[in-house]
Order: sequence, then structure tokens, then C-alpha cells
Amino acid sequence: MKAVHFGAGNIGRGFVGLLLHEGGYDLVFSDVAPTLVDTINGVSEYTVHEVGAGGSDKVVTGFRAINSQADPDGVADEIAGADVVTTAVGPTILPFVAPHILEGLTRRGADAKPLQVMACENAIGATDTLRGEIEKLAGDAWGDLSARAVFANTAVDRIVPGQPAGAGVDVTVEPFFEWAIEQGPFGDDRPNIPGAHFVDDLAPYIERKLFTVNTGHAATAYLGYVAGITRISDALADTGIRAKVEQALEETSGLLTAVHGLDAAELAEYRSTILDRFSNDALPDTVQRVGRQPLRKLSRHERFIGPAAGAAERGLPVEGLVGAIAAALRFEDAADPQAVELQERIRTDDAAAFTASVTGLDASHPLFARVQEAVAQRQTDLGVYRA
Ligand SMILES: NC(=O)C1=CN([C@@H]2O[C@H](COP(=O)(O)OP(=O)(O)OC[C@H]3O[C@@H](n4cnc5c(N)ncnc54)[C@H](O)[C@@H]3O)[C@@H](O)[C@H]2O)C=CC1
Ligand SMILES: O=P(O)(O)OC[C@H]1O[C@](O)(CO)[C@@H](O)[C@@H]1O
Repeated sequence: MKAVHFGAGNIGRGFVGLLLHEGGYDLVFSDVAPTLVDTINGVSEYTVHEVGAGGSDKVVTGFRAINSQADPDGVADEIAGADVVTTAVGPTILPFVAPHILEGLTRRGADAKPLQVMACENAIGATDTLRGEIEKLAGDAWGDLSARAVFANTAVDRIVPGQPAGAGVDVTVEPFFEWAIEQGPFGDDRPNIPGAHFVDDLAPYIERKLFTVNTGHAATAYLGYVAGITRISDALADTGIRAKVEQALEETSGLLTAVHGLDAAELAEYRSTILDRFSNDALPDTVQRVGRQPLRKLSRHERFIGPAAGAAERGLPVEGLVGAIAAALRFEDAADPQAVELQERIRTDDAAAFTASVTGLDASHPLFARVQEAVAQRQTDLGVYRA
């Protein structure tokens, strides 16, 4: 069996690739970083180092890498003969992966078993997004081609921080992982991924994960940044920051219970486990990585506005979430293009226009005024506020 995985980065090697390997798949990593592709092709095995309680080393073999920009033809042939395609490139990159999958489908025999496609991104419905991009490119040809693939959304959870220089292909990760995959699209023919669990309804899983793990992680990152702290574990060691993160997560849990009927006591346990994971000081993780791409993280269906809007619509508390959003408005990182753009726009747009364009909220939404107030406060602090 063969799997083509787009994005040979932290999650690609440290989580998705490892679990596909354990399922018996030969791995083809497709990436656009030439040095990474060459480094991967220079070794016959790599080790995933799980650091923290219960961690162990896992060795991955049976892989090769290909540069999709340098060899699109080769990538298409790999996909034509693959059983599975997965991605971990970042949600904004999926439109650049779509053409390769489409070309692979056109080369795939019409009588071949349908290709099983799963995007593994921190976004709701990422596989649906990827399929939409492929369908858009295919145009009228999609009528015939669509039968050659099945698409399943997933929720992936493992903290894989930036890797130290010189780490080579090896990856240091936390011991915890969870990979939930919607099973409906596969019928009786699921991909063979022993480390994953298959569910009928993914929504509670992806929303629980995105609005607890990612909301909590990003809140820690932005609050830690504002406090001048670099390591995530150090930020959570600050009792004031921890209390604010806990408040935000109690708010997202309140929404998850209201929307999905998730049990409050189980959610409290889940929050506690997650804060312990973030506090793993054997795993050096930074506010810059976890807070990267703040415009994405402040967008409408993402880890802050998504739950805060749902809570505000139901009259549930949002103080903690708005506080985390206010901290995100202060996040600066010259190496992060979205952080640079955020700081430019907050200095040029008026508060209402910024709020609408960044969060996607309508001015009449019950959350809009709260966020606009936080924006106006940031602009006042910067000396750029205009009534
Ligand atoms: N790092 C983590 O702990 C987790 C990350 N994720 C998600 O996984 C995705 C990737 O995250 P990381 O692995 O941390 O990022 P990363 O930056 O380590 O890896 C991304 C990889 O994608 C490659 N890439 C960029 N454009 C590409 C293209 N057009 N085709 C093929 N490869 C391309 C990059 O060269 C890089 O190697 C993101 O959506 C993230 O939200 C999800 C759960 C955990
Ligand atoms: O990968 P993103 O969406 O930029 O955000 C990083 C987040 O993803 C994770 O890697 C887990 O989903 C966390 O480490 C962190 O919350």
C-alpha cells in the first residue's frame, strides 16, 4: 500500500507519516522545500522522539520524498498509483496541493479503487475545502473524475513544536496524539490506520479539539507574548495567564455543551489534560509558533471568533475569549507575514472596518461591538485611534 503525504514538516513526519507507516503504507512525502526533500532522501529511517511521561522512540522506514514544484509529473504518477493522499501543509496552502491531486486522478485508471483523501489541518472541513479546490479546477471533467476519489474530513491533535537546528529528519513530539477521521465516505473500505479512530460525526471532535486545544494554545501564546514570555510552558506557569486561559476555555466548553451536548465534567477533564500537555517543559514550544498566522486564527470560523460568536449568540459569557482576542491584536513577529499585516491594518483601518474584515462578523452580530472595543483600545494604545 502507498500513501502520498503533502507537507513533510513537523506534523507530516511526526504524526501523520508515522501513523501511516504503522498502518503498513509506503510513504511518499511531497514538499516544496528542496533541502528538506534532499535530507529525507538522504536517510533510510528517521526517529520520532516522544518526550514527556510515557514517551518512547518510534522509527519510521519505507519512505521517500519528492519536490512537487520541481517534479509535478512525478507527483502525479505517485498519486495515480497511491491508495491514500494526506496533507499537513497549512489550510491556506490547500489550493496549491489541489492541482497535483487532480492530475493524479486523471492518470488513475477509472477502474482503480478510489483514492482515499484526508486533509490533516487545524481547520474545520479542511478536506471539503481541498475537494472544492480540486472540483473548481476540474470543471466539467469532475463528473467523471469524482468517482476516482473519496474525501474524508479529519481532526488531528499532537503538539509538534519547531525542531532544533541540526535535528535532520528526526522529530521531537509530545507523547499524546489523536487522529479522528469521519468514516462515512469510506463505507466498508476504511484506510488501514491503527492509530486513528473513525467516527460517524466528526463535528463534535473537530470543534472540541479546535475550540479547546487550539483556542487554549493560541490564547496562551498571545497572552504570553504580551507578558514578554517566549516559551509556552513558561506562560502557563504564570498564574495570571493560566487563569485567563482557563476562563476562555470554560467559555468554549460552555458552547460545546450547548451545541453538541458534550458532558461538562468530561470537558473539564479534557481541559485539564490539555493544560498539562501545554506545560510539558520537555517540549520547547514558543509563542511565535503557536501564535503564527494571527489573521487566520482571528478569522470567522477559527479558534476565537468561531466559539465566541456562538457563545454570544446564545447569551453565554465571552469575557475570556475577548481578552485573548485583545492579546492577539498585540502580537508582533517580523518573520510572520500575517502578524506584519495585522499590525499594519490595525494602524490604518478604522476599528469597525478592521473588525469586519478580520473577523468576518457582521456589524449587527452580538460579538461585533466587543471585538471592535478591543480593537479601538489597541488603536488608542498605539495612538492611532480615530473616533
Ligand atoms: N505542529 C503541530 O503541532 C500541529 C500542526 N497541525 C497542522 O498541520 C499543518 C502543518 O503544520 P506543521 O507541520 O506544524 O507545519 P510545518 O511548517 O512544520 O510543515 C508544513 C510543511 O508543508 C510544506 N509545504 C508548504 N507548501 C507546500 C506545498 N505547496 N506542497 C507541499 N508541501 C508544502 C512546508 O515546506 C513544510 O515542510 C497545519 O495546518 C497545522 O495547523 C495540526 C496539529 C498539530
Ligand atoms: O498549526 P497552527 O494552526 O498554526 O497552530 C498551532 C497549533 O496546532 C497544534 O499544533 C495542535 O493542533 C498546536 O501545537 C497549536 O495549537
